[in-house]
Amino acid sequence: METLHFDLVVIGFGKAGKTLAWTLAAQGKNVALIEQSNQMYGGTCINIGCVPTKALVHRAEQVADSNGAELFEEAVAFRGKLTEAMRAKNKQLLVTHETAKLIDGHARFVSDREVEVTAGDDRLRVTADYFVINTGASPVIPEAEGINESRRVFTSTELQTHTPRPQRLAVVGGGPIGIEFASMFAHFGSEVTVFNRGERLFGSSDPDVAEVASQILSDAGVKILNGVSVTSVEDGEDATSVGYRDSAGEVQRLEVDAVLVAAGRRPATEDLGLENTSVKVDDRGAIEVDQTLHTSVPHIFAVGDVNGGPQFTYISLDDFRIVLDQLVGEGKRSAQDRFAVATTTFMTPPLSQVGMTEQEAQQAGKNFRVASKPVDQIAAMPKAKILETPQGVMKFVIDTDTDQILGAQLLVVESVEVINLVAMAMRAGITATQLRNSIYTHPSVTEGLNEVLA
Ligand SMILES: Cc1cc2nc3c(=O)[nH]c(=O)nc-3n(C[C@H](O)[C@H](O)[C@H](O)COP(=O)(O)OP(=O)(O)OC[C@H]3O[C@@H](n4cnc5c(N)ncnc54)[C@H](O)[C@@H]3O)c2cc1C
Ligand SMILES: NC(=O)c1ccc[n+]([C@@H]2O[C@H](COP(=O)([O-])OP(=O)(O)OC[C@H]3O[C@@H](n4cnc5c(N)ncnc54)[C@H](O)[C@@H]3O)[C@@H](O)[C@H]2O)c1
Repeated sequence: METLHFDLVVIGFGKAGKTLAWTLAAQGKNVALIEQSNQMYGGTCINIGCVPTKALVHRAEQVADSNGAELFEEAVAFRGKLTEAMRAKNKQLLVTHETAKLIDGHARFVSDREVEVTAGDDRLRVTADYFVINTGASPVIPEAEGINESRRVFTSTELQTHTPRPQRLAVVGGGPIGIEFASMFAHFGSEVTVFNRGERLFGSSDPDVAEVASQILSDAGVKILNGVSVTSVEDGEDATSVGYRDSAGEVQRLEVDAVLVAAGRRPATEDLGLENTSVKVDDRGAIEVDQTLHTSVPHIFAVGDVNGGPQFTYISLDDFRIVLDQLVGEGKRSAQDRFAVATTTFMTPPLSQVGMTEQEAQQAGKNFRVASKPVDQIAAMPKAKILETPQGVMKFVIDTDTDQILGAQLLVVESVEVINLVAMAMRAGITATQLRNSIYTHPSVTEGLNEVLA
């Protein structure tokens, strides 16, 4: 069997790994990137995650009344073209470098120093000075009778290309994937029911913000069942019956055309051969890393979803920065120095959040004030009305001792952009008064800061 040696071998075409591979290749290092599927060049985000789903959300927001089913099919075609172009671009960004090699196949460690790559009957061994594991995560299928046998149970990957779109959709899980898909399919005209285990949705937001967000979902036609657990899934000829225990403990049933499983994603460490190495894996299947993303084997790093950190593309990108700094930089960056990392849940309008909630500020014993306003009452921000999305609320938690922003929950159109400004202000120590008194372009959603922070 042939054995090749590289300065660096990246396993998985994820955000951190690909960026590291082409950055180091541009510096003349011999780099190999191993990817098991040519439909995943560029990784989860561009093929089955952030990008294609946001393309669908965008199209869902254009739906007028009765044309949802038709527009869904067009949106799926649009999504397909977009991901195909991005896959090709990602491949090119790597192979354009003479010292970079893209290896198609499934990688398994045979020792701390050696990986075997399998593609059909072909086998190849690779050794490297450094390995970077960037294999991502895969959907968790919750335990429920019949769930693995059903023909109408889908993961987010499967449902985003499944046509025609389901008329009746059950969503199991109320996290970012569940909410995003529930909102999107409701806009495409599906009758959506969310099965949420928790007492309320949006558990990481304050109850007042969560209530507004839940109401917006309800107004879009999403039925929310809180405090329930799905116990069975049974296929009939034309529909599937979802059995669940309601909040009173009673077993109920609901007939649907499709079930989306959105109950979390588990780090992809199965079948990586880690049992042949000294790399430690925790009880959730995540690779254990330190703050500089070293595994328990010094020349092996783990980046992105597989290391058990927050599952976001921009965190994977930041993992890249840390490992690059370890390999060819000053070794100063670490996961510990991350501050004010924002998140967005892509419902319509999106809910973007950074820092502390009011509840968290209370628990931390801060002296603080709350500045909050429903979007339709923010007179100085006509943009939401122009975009015909006047729903939501903008809420800030401000330290009264320092005038620093402690946190923000922005449930407003275009909040995915504005939250980055707020997060930057928090990182740079810009005060609430400075943010309030800044000159912003008009009409923009950023202008909301002029009024809400008053
Ligand atoms: C539906 C959905 C929507 C999302 N939306 C957002 C969003 O809006 N914003 C956001 O920030 N995040 C979002 N995420 C999360 C985000 O996509 C991930 O956190 C991000 O892609 C991180 O990926 P990664 O770097 O860990 O690796 P990935 O991009 O997951 O790449 C891992 C790669 O490794 C390959 N691989 C696995 N095992 C092997 C092996 N043994 N050998 C060879 N190759 C292997 C896989 O095929 C895959 O291509 C979303 C996720 C999903 C599923
Ligand atoms: N906008 C974004 O940035 C974005 C979008 C999509 C996904 N992601 C990332 O992808 C990851 C996966 O997303 P997700 O929404 O699948 O996972 P999640 O872990 O965030 O949420 C899963 C939800 O399902 C619930 N759940 C689990 N088992 C259940 C069961 N048996 N019955 C009912 N509910 C159950 C959990 O309580 C939880 O609320 C997340 O960590 C997220 O960071 C990010």
